[in-house]
Amino acid sequence: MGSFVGACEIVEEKDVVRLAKHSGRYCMPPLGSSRDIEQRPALKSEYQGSVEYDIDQLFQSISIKPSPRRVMGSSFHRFETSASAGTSRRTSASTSRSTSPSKKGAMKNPFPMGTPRSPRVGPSDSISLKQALRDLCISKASEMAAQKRLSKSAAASPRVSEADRIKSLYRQVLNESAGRSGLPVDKGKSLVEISLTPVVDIPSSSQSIPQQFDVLETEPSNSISEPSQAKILLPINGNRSGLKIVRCQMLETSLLHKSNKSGSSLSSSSGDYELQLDEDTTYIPHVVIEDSLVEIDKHVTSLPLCSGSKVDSEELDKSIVSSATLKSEPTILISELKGKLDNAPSSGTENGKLVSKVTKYIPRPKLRPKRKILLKRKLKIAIASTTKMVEKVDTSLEPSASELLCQKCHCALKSSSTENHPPTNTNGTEKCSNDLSSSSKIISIEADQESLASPPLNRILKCNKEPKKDSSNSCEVSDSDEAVVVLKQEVSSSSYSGKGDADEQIREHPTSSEKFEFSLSSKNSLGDYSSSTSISEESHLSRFSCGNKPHMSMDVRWEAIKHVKLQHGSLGLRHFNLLKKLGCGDIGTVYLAELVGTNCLFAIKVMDIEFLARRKKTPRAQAERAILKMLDHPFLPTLYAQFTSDNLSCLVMEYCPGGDLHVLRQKQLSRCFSEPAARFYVAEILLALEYLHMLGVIYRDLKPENILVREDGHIMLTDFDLSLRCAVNPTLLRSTSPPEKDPARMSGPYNPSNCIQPLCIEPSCRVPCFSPRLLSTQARNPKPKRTKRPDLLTQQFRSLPQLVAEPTEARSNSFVGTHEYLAPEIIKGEGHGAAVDWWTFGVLLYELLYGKTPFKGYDNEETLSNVVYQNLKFPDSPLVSFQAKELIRRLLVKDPEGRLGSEKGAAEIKRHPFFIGLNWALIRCAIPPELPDIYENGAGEAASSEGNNRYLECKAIGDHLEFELF
Ligand SMILES: Nc1ncnc2c1ncn2[C@@H]1O[C@H](COP(=O)(O)OP(=O)(O)OP(=O)(O)O)[C@@H](O)[C@H]1O
Repeated sequence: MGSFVGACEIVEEKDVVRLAKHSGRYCMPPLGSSRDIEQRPALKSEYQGSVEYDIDQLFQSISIKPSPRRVMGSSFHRFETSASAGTSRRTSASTSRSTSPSKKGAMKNPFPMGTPRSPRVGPSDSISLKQALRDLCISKASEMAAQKRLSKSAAASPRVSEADRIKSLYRQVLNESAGRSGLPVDKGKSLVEISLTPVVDIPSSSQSIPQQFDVLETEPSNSISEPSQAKILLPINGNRSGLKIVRCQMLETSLLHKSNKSGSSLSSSSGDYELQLDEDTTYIPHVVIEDSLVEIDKHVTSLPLCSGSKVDSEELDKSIVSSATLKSEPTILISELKGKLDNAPSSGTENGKLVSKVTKYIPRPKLRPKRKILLKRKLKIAIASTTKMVEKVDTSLEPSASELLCQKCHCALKSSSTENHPPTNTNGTEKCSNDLSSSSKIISIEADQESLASPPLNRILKCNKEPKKDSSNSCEVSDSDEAVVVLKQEVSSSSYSGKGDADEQIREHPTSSEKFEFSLSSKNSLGDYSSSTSISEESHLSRFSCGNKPHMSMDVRWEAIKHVKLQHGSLGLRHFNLLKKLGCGDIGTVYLAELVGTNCLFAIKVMDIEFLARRKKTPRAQAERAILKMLDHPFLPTLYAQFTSDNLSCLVMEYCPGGDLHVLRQKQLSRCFSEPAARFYVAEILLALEYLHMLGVIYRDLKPENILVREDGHIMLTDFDLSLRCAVNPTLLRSTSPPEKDPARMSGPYNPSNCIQPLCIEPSCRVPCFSPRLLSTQARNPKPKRTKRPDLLTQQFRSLPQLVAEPTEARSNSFVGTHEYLAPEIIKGEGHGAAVDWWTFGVLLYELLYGKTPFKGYDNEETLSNVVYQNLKFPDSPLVSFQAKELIRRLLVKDPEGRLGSEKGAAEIKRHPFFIGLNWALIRCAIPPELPDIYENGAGEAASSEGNNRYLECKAIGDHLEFELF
C-alpha cells in the first residue's frame, strides 16, 4: 500500500493515459503481445529474467479482462465511460497529448497496472524503464495483497474472477442505462463515469477535508454538442485497499446549484439526466454509460481509506449505487459527495479537460441551529438500477444487524443495501471507530425529508479521528471528512417520548408556605410563588408531550435526541458538551450545550434538586418545566427533553443565540428602539402572551431580559418559573355598551347587532366579524376628521360579541415579578390575574421606546411606591407617536379592571391603532428590525470550541446556585 501512496503523488490528472475506444469497446492487444513488448523496450531489455517472467505470469493470470481487484487496487486508474472520441473529455485530453500524443503521456504517467494488457484497453504507449519498474512493483504488491485477501475470504463465498465481475458490472450498468435512456449504449452520451480505484491509505490524523464538492466541467465537444458536464464523485464502498468510486457525470453543472433550492425538478437540458424532486415519485436519473476510457484518477488517491473495510469482489456485480436512494434534497447528496473529494485540484486542467471547481462550504450547522429547510418531497437517486448494484455495501463495517453505532451519539447507521443483499463477508465485528477513521464510505443514501433540514446530522456522519476505545462497533460523529457514512434514519419527529424519555420528576417538596423571596436587583424577579388557582401539572402533561409540538416537529434536533435516547435508553448530561454559561437565574444556570456528535445546540437549564428543595423553590422549577412542556409557539421556547442527572434537573431547550432585548436595546442609538422596531417586538410578545393566556398561563415576569432574540431576529419569551397556571374558561362576551347611533353603521353588513348570535353563519354576519378587515379598511381610507377615530373603532369592536379564551378571572396573591415591572395590584396585594401581563406589557413598550421604565425610583421601595401612586408621564424625547403613548396609557391603568386587555384579552390590544396595518398572521415571516450578531453574542465562539468537554461544578452563592464549568 505504501507504494500506492508514493505512486499517488506522482500521478497528475493531465497525464492520464487515455486509451482509444474501438467499436464501442476498449481494445487492447493481449497481454504480452509483441506489440506490447515493443512498447516497453526498457522493460524488455532490463527485465528479461525472472522479473519479466513474473510480469508475464502476473498478467497472464489475470485472464482476458481487466482484474477489478487490480483496478480497484490502483489509485491511478479510472474507468471512465466516454461518449466518443469527440467528447469534451477527449478534446481536452488531446490537449495534453498535443506535443507527443502517445509517448508523452505514457512516459509521464504510470502505466495502468493491473489492466494494461486487457484486451478491452486500447493500444498502450511505449513505456520507460522507470515506469515499468513502478508498474511491476505496484502490481506485484497489489497482487499479493489481493491474493492474501482472497485467501482469507475464499471460504465465505465462491470465487469468481474479478475480471468477470467487472465485466458483468459494466454490462449491467450499460444495459440498465441503455434501457432507461432508450439510447443504444454505444451512442449514448457519456453521462456516467465509474472509477473503481483504490485509495491511498491516509492516516487518520490527516487533515480533514474541507466540506466542498467539485464540479468538473469539461469543455464542450467539438464534434458532439454536449453540455458541460458535472462530475460528482460518489464514494460507494470501501474495499480492503481503498475506495470504489462511482463518478456521475451530470449534464449541466447548474443542476448542482439548482438543487440547492428546494426546487421540485432538476433536469439537464439534454434530458439525459434528470434529478427530480417529487413527493411520491422516485426519479431515477437516466444514466448512459459508454465504453470507458481508462484514466488515472488523481482525485481518488486523496480519498481516505477505510483500512478495515474489506471488499468482497463478488459483491461488485451487486451494485451499491443502484440501490442507493436518497430521499432528500439533492444538496445533501451533493454535500455528502463532496465531503470526500475535495482533495481534488481546485482548478486547472485535469485530464486535458477544463476543470472548474465549485466549492460549496456547508455552513456550520451549529451556527445555524435553527436552519430548517423542510422539504416535503422525497428524492431518490438511483444510478443504474435499483436491483443491480455497482457495489455492495461492505458489511465489514457493520455489525450483524447491518448497523453502525456512532460512538458518541450512538445513532444507528444502517445500510439499506444490505437488506437486499445479505453480507457475504460476515466479519461484522470490525470496529467502525477505527475503520471509518481512515475510510470513506457511503453505506446508503436514504434520508427522510424531515431530517434534511438540519445540517447537524445531515445524514452525514463522519467518523472522527479519535474514536473512543471502549466502544467497538461504533464510530464517532464529527466534522471530520475522513469518512462519510450516510445515515438511514426513519424519521418520526413526534416520537419524542419513548422508552428513554427522561421524564423524571423533580423531587416533590411541597412548599405551599413559600413567602416573599426577594431578589436584590430591582430588575430581578421576585419569586413568591403561589398557585392559588393553578390546575394540576398532570392535567397539562397528559395533554402535551415534548414530542407533540407541531410547529417544531420537523426540527432535526428531535431526531438527534431521539437517537441518543434510543441508543442509551435515556438522555443525560454526559451526552452534552457544555460549551458556555449563558446565564444564571434564580433557580438554575443556563448553558449552551451541544449534543455530542450532532452539532445540535441547545440551551440547558441546570437546577440542583436539593438546592431547590432547601430554598423552597421546587414548585417554581416544576411550574417552569410543566409550562415548557406545553409550549409550541414560534415565539416561545421549545423544550426538547428533560432529565435528571446526578441530582441535577435539566431542561433541554431551544437555544437563542441573539442575546436578550435588554442588551439589544443598550446597543441602540440613544439606548432605545425606534417606534417600528419597538412595535415589531411588542407585537410578537403580544402574540406570545396571548398564546400563554390561552393555555392558562399568566406570565408575570415580562421584561426585556426575558425576551431573547433568535438567530433570525424574531423573539422568544423565556423564563417561566414565576408564571402562574390557571384554568381558562372560554366565554363569549356580548357587547356591554350599545352600538353607536350611527345610521350608516347600523345598516348593512357592518351592523354589529347581526353578529350577536354566536352560531350565526350568515355571510352578512361574518363580514363585520372579521375585524382586521374592518380595521384595514379604515386604515386604507383615512378620512379628514380622525381624531376620535380610534375611539370610535374601539367602541364599535366593543359592541361585537367576542370569544375570550384568556384567564381574565384568575387570581393570585403571590408577590412575583420584577420591581419596575410589578403591577399595582400585585404590590397592593389585592390579588391579580392576567391583567398583570398587560401592565407589564405597557411598561415594556415604554422602556423600549424611552429607554427606561416609567416608575423607576431611587430604590426598589420608591419604585414600588411610584408604581402605585405616581401618574404616568412621558418624557419629551425621544419623540413618540400619539398612538404609542395612547396604548401605553391604556395599558398602564392602575385599576386592572379598566386596563386594556383585562376584559377581552390580547385581542383588545391587537386592535389598538398603534398596531394598525400590522399583519398579525404573518408577523413571524416579517423582516425583523435587525439580525443578531451571533459571534458577538458568543454562540459562534462557544460553538467553535467544540471538543472541549467541560464539566459542571455546583456552587451555592447566597440564594443562587452556580454551576461552574472547568
Ligand atoms: N433558551 C435560551 N437561549 C439562550 N439563552 C438563554 C436561554 N434561556 C436562558 N438563557 C439565558 O440564561 C439566563 C438565565 O436564564 P434563566 O431562565 O435561568 O433565568 P433568569 O431569567 O435570569 O432568572 P430567573 O429564573 O431567576 O427569573 C437568561 O438571562 C438568558 O440570558
